[in-house]
Amino acid sequence: MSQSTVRDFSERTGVPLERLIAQLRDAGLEYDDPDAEFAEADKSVLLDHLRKTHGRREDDEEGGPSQITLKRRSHSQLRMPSGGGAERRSARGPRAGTGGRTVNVEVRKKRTYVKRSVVEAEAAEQDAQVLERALQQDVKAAEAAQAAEAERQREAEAAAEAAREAEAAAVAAREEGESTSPEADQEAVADSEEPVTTVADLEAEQQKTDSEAARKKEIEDEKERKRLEAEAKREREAEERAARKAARGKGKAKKRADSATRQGRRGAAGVASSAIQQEFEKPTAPVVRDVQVPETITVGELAQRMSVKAADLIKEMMKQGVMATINQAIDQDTAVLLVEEMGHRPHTVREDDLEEALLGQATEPSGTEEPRSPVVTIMGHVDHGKTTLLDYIRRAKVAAGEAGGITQHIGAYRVNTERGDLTFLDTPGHEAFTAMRARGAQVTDVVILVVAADDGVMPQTEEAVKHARAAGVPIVVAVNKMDREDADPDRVKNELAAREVIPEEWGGDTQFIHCSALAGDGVENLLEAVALQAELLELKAVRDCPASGIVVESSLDRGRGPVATVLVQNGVLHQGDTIISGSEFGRVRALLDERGDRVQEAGPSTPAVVLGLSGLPEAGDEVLVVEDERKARELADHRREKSRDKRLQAQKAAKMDELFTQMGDQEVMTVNLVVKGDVQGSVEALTQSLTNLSNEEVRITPIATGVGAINESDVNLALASEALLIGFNVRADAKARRLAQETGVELRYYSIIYDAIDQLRNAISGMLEPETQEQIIGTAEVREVYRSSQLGQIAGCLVVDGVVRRSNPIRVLRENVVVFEGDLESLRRFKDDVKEVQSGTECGIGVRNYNDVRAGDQIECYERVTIQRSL
Ligand SMILES: Nc1nc2c(ncn2[C@@H]2O[C@H](COP(=O)(O)OP(=O)(O)OP(=O)(O)O)[C@@H](O)[C@H]2O)c(=O)[nH]1
Repeated sequence: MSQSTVRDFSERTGVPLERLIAQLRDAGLEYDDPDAEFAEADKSVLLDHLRKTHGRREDDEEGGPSQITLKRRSHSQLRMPSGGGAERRSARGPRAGTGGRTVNVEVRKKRTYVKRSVVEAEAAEQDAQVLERALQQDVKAAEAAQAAEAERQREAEAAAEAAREAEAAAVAAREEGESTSPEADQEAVADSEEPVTTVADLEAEQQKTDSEAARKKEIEDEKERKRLEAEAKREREAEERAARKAARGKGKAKKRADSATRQGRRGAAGVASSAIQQEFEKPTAPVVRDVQVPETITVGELAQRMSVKAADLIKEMMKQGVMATINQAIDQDTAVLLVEEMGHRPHTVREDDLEEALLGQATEPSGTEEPRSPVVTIMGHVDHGKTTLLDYIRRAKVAAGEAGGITQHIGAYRVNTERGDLTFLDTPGHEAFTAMRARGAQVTDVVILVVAADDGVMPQTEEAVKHARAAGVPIVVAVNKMDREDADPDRVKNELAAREVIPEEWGGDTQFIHCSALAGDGVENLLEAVALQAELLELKAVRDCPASGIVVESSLDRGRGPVATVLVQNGVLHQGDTIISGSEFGRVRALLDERGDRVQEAGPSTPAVVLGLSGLPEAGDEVLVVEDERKARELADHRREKSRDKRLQAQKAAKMDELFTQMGDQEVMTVNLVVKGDVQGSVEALTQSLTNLSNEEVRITPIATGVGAINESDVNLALASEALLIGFNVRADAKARRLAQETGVELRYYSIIYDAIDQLRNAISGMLEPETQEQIIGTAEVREVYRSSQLGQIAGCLVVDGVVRRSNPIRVLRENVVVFEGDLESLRRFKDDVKEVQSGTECGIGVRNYNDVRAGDQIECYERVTIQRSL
């Protein structure tokens, strides 16, 4: 038997070192140093000790039962609906005995309680048993080794004896003389070979020892398996104890115990998994993770990043009052809160950083800055002369070609003046274009605020001031229509000054230029003022960098595909460049200037029409030239996904919002819309304006919007959602027209935005509940009160105001407080019943069911009128 230390023995048997040393101590052996040699004799001593204690413990256990099993039964009844209509009825309200079916339910529970001392002792017992077995084997092996050694010695002695005898015989033979034959020699040799045979025996002996070792290994493997089984059993019992304590035999705890039992039952097959379980150490401190939180993230993705179950995260969200599903996208703020709440460290990631990483190039321009020309937006109220002014400036007929004389979409034009180039964004005046105008102001350096001198400050003028202020853009006021007789520039100044747009001559910082867009008077001064204002701003752009800009407008052209008007802000955009805009990308197939002429490049502050994008970007989207088309595609995909997430998030929010509103008010009516238009901006503006008509009673919901002619699928969509189909500057194709006629879908065409708004407003007004108002038609003062046996109480009155009619309801007022409300019984004038009595006339009034009219009271006669409300 090989020499081993106490530690080796502990590792080999799997019995914890401390327990082994304790057992040794109990057996009267002192082994404080675990690396001391574990003598064979001591093993025998320990084995004897364990045998004794084992017997004693068994004796102890005989004292009483080690476990008790309790069984419990409970009975209950379940009432089931019988099905069909009866099922629905009974589901609404419990109605005893209405055709339901009763099911008896019996629940049987069985619990086994194990004596605590037994459980605890069992663990020590297990170890003792393992030790006992190991020691037995060691002692046996040591005995076997001793026996083998003795045998070997005996055989070696016998062989030596035989050799000695053979030697003696040979010597005797040689002494006997020549009669020695070769056979005898051989025999002698053969005899002398006997020790060789002994070596072979030794080899066999060696083989025997080897097989013994293999057997021993087998035994050890078996021992290891049993040890693991014992561990699993111990663990299972510990879990069962915990389960009993914590969950009182219910739910999850039971499941865990069950699964532990299963594991235990798995036996040999379960050994590996049990071993894995054993090796797992429960972390002593919570694991705090660094979690990257992008601008939007789905619940599932966030849970994954925190390494928690999605269900747990959803639970946490519910606690915070946020209801969400696993695929729902949540915003960054909510995600950060949740990450913190769950004990991790959130790190917000800017979308730009992600994009830069995806693109492999900076999205912000960097390089030497050069002066650039200003971008000017003309703003103002409807019909104050914006288009006429721009028209005059670029000497082209923009106003004439437009339906209704209103500019319908943002156009961008570059104008050469004596004071250098100016880029004009032509923003429309109607309030419908608020959103676009807000965007216009974002890319704008200077705002020309057109105010008609004969009309003064109007709602859209005020709005324009707000937008310019919000964007931090300086204003130059064009006091227009100065050629008109009723022009009153001072009124404009006063009204604007009241809105904190103070003229320079009054000590402010805003230039007011008098002009007439129609005649062209003062326009030069206006341009000069704009150029001056721009100079003060010291506008700069980087030229030597990948081009970037903003989409001003986009539309779908039948022949040319998606067309986008882009205002270049930095760098130089070339034909052939690969660009990305929003979730669209592509190669610039052609670049056109504002006159429709092809150009090769467009530098900072230059508007250009771009052909070649994969789809329609939205007005206000950024455009960026990228070096690698593959990366552009990847980024476009990423953005599409993000915008989908955002849309879903918005939809979810809207749905919830709608749900709550509907819960609060069942009377809400919904008008669904499908809006198609010629350009993206108009569709957006029209949809927004129409949606803004919603109120508490009528909700306007755009189901779908898009650019292009109305097709069959639009009609189908409108049909399915009972929507009104609106075509703005577009018409339905033949198939769609036929389908709309067949299905009765309401199809309306508009080319002027406010026509669409007015019509819808009227339609909604029709949907509003009419309002009932009361109007007082006459008042009579009670002078004296008489009693008549025939008519009861009669009040002698003078009609002081209006007219008192017999058929109308009345109120009796005493010191201006209503004391009675009802009808007239009689209205008399000189004993004649009359229908009405005019002001200034005396009359006798009998009030039905009221006998307490007093002198000095007032009788008020009124009528109820129903008024149709409008928006
Ligand atoms: N007398 C006079 N009329 C003008 C002047 N400027 C514009 N108008 C007239 O005012 C009307 C409206 O002018 P537009 O240029 O279409 O006004 P707008 O602000 O562009 O209007 P929207 O496109 O609807 O926002 C037109 O009939 C013009 O002829 C001006 O200086 N003097």
